[in-house]
Amino acid sequence: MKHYTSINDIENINSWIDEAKEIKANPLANKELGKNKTLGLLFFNSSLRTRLSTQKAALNLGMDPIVMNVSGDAWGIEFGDGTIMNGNTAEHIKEAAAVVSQYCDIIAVRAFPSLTDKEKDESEQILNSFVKFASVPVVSMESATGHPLQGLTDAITIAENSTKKKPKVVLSWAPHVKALPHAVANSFTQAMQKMDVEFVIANPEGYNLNPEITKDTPIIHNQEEAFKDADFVYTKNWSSYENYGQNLEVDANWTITKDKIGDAKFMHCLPVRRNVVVEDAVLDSDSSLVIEQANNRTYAAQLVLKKILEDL
Ligand SMILES: NCCC[C@H](NC(=O)CCC(=O)O)C(=O)O
Ligand SMILES: NC(=O)OP(=O)(O)O
Repeated sequence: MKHYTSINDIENINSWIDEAKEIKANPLANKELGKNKTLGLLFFNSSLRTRLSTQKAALNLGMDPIVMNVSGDAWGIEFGDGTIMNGNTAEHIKEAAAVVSQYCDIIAVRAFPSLTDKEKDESEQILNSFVKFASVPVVSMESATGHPLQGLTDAITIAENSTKKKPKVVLSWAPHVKALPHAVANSFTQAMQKMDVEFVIANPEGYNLNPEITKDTPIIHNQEEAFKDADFVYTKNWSSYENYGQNLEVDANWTITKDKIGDAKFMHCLPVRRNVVVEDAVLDSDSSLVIEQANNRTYAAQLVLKKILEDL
């Protein structure tokens, strides 16, 4: 594999899940594969899990990770083509990506959307510019429209915790104080569409995700109806896609409670706002898989890095 920027880069999710389980059972088995190879992690936004689990994955493979917070610490990067750079940006992505490629064998990038300009966000300017101007493979650590390391993690976690051949999985919108990206929900949706699960999305009117992502996945505007017989309830807030980046008024209460989910397993990518997105009683119960998901981030990242290293 050259780059990992989307769930679409997974050619066979079931074989990837099997391989991730093998890595989890024996994480240091490929300690020689990444020897003398450098992974550069570039963060345009905050992170706890991705920052640490991706470094941990690199270390497990014998790689040397180096990390940079781009926003604030690096020179402001210009992405425009042909721009007269007489403003605040000091260097162009053409040089920046080429220079980082001199130091790194793989570059991982986190770059969230603006949530103000749909067309610009969907162009994935930052991630795609790295793909275009870097001379080494690029991994998304959450971009404007996707979080494929998280989606892969979630697929692994569901496979590990499923007691049925075809479990029912619900992706449910939940409230938040801020306007958040669609990336996690998009990648989770794409991952579930590749798996043998009964998958439905529950969200209020006005919060339908990009139809090019949801395709024929059923979208239900009644949370109670969607949760019926659910085995997994994956929760995430996202801002409106139709009224791009807006937080709309919502009639019903969409916070996840123990009463609502019953015996279903609870999943969330974290960080999560307690008692806004989900009540304490769920997060603090045995039904919550959130810490196991965070653990699996390491093995998902390790699988992706392994596949790239094997093809270097
Ligand atoms: N990487 C996991 C989620 C990242 C981001 N969440 C956030 O920005 C939460 C911020 C807050 O709760 O203030 C998102 O939704 O895409
Ligand atoms: N789930 C996740 O990506 O967490 P971070 O934003 O902390 O990396």
